[in-house]
Amino acid sequence: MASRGIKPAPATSAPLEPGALVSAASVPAQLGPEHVEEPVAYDGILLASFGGPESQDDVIPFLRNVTRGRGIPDERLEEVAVHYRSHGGVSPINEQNRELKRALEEELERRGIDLPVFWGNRNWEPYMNDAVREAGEAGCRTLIAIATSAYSSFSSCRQYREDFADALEDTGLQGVMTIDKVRQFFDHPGFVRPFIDGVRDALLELRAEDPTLDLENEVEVLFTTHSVPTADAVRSGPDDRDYGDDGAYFAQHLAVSSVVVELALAELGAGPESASAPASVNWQLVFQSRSGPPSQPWLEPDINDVIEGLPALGRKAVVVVPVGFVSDHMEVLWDLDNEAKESTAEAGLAFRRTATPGVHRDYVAGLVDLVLERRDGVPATQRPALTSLGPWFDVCRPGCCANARLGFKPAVAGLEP
Ligand SMILES: CC1=C(CCC(=O)O)c2cc3nc(cc4[nH]c(cc5[nH]c(cc1n2)c(C)c5CCC(=O)O)c(CCC(=O)O)c4C)C(CCC(=O)O)=C3C
Ligand SMILES: [Fe+2]
Repeated sequence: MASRGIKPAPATSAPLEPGALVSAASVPAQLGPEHVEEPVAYDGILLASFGGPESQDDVIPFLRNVTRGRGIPDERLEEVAVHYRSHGGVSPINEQNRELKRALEEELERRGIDLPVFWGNRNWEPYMNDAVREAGEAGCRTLIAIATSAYSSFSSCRQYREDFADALEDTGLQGVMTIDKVRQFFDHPGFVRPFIDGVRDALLELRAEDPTLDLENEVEVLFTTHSVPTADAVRSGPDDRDYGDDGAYFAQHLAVSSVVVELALAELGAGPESASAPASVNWQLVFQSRSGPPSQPWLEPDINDVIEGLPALGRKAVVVVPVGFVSDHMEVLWDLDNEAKESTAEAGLAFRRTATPGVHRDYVAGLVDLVLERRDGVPATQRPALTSLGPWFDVCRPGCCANARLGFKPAVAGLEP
């Protein structure tokens, strides 16, 4: 596989070859017919998200909702409450989801597709139960869900499937309504495009700011995502497949990061400043927003620890790419624009944080494409995917996205273990 211009940092040992561009002509052997479900005549879209507080009074009740039964230490809750309090008690995530819902509705209308969108959250109003009840009252019986989370893990996949099962039970719609879920879209071109643009433009901007900056040797591109307990990370893929020692969650992020570097460099090389385009750039995958007790291992290294060590490697600038996040929610604003930026200033480095997908038109169009490929049962070979790990499964395979501590609750849209 071609990996021209890629120089992965030693800290990230790749258990697989990331970054392969998948075309219909080179579908990986692992892609069997089990990846794709039959066509379904959906009658509504369920936009599923995390939810966040909208006032100071909401902060603690919201955090109690998030951490119910999770053993998150009280000090951590106090610490996280401060992040929200400093923003007036308002998480940006709800407004971002209102915008995303509007953007989806506009894109559907533009294409002449008549599917209503219902929005529900796991941890705050509007709750999942309300959205599912509303869909039922509107006469919908077959929903396709889009969760605002691109990768495979308990928090970003299975927990939503459990939320849907709970909501069907709570609303009395079990057996009356079906909820399917679009595939994990970590390597869908619509999701990846904003990160490619971000890396390409950040390198150009750093160079414009300091023409003496050596992009090949003096810049570190840090792809960052939410840390999760390593016990969950290793169980993030299906039981019968091997995604390497750190599991599918890690492998997916590594593969996407690799392809972002590859395509950003290729675009620089083809652009107006191609003569001075770097042939390679230093990059690595890092983690943020760890919680849980210190005794419990979570994915590492932490972004701030990595930044601290960069001056000793001769780096003068950092490009932070929030590759694990779909929008600029609190964990991006606080942990990156605040904390990581401060670590960078302390280390005396220039700092750029690239954009999240948000309501980027390619991302929104991609989400609609994901709904349509399910509705129409598009074959795996015709589904866009930028890494050799995808296109991901329509229906979660046995064991997928397990929570090592909580075990399995009933869930929809998957084959049970
Ligand atoms: C993988 C992952 C994503 C997906 C990435 C994505 O798709 O975005 C995600 C998203 C989010 N996480 C969020 C907030 C929180 N997550 C917490 C806790 C935790 N997250 C975890 C993982 C993830 N979380 C885990 C393993 C925990 C430990 C407890 C548990 O197993 O649940 C806590 C409790 C306090 C703390 O421990 O920090 C809070 C407040 C918000 C809202 C931000 C806003 O309000 O703008 C969003 C979108
Ligand atoms: Fe979280």
